[in-house]
Amino acid sequence: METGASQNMNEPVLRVAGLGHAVSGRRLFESLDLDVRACESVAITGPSGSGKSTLLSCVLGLIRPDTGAVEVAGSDMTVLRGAALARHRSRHIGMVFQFGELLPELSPLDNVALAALLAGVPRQDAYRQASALLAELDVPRASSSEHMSGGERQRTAVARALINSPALLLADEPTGALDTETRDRVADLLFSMPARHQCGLLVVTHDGSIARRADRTLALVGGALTAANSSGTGGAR
Ligand SMILES: Nc1ncnc2c1ncn2[C@@H]1O[C@H](COP(=O)(O)OP(=O)(O)OP(=O)(O)O)[C@@H](O)[C@H]1O
Repeated sequence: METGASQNMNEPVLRVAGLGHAVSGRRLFESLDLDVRACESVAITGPSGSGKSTLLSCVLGLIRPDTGAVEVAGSDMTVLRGAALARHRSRHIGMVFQFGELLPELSPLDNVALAALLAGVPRQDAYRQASALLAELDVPRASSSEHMSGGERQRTAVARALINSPALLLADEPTGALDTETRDRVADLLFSMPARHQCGLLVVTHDGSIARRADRTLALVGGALTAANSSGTGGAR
């Protein structure tokens, strides 16, 4: 599998520069900067409504910010349009949501392979890669995803997010719906991914025990990111 992040390990896989954005007349971001490198994990915490999910939407290119640049794997998501934007997103970004958000009528294998098929991977390769990832992430075989446990769903969602070897893995409250034991297992897995798959990981979470696992923890307060832990490397870069 080609690894998107391996092209130049010194360049950030995500570079947000001078981001400014207002929603309903309220300024959410003011000259916000953030770099995430390959093999690095960054957690973002912050009060409810501070704009964490909106920031992820800007990174995904789903929201076009008022000002600033959002480079993912070298291309500015604020400049790309239409099919080119969708292609860049599907090739270079994997996303894990709070509840897994799988298609329940499909098997875990189909859910994961589908993401590769949609990115244009030939069927046999898509299923071979999906099967290998699900085995790596210890997801049991099942004919549908409907009755899987929360942890199994999230591990499947992580596999789906990784299937196209993204440069950048995003997760929005990935353990928010899990009990403590399952949360810890999913978090162990998620935070092992940057080293195992040479991607950058950006996690939004309210859970301090999850945030502390990241190489750097940043707080989004008043429209800017600041280092939120003593082991942080001093800000968003
Ligand atoms: N499409 C929209 N229209 C109007 N307001 C919006 C829209 N999207 C987000 N907002 C507002 O922007 C602010 C930031 O929302 P966002 O979901 O990014 O916050 P958050 O930090 O992720 O919050 P939480 O931790 O509660 O999930 C909130 O006040 C929200 O109501």
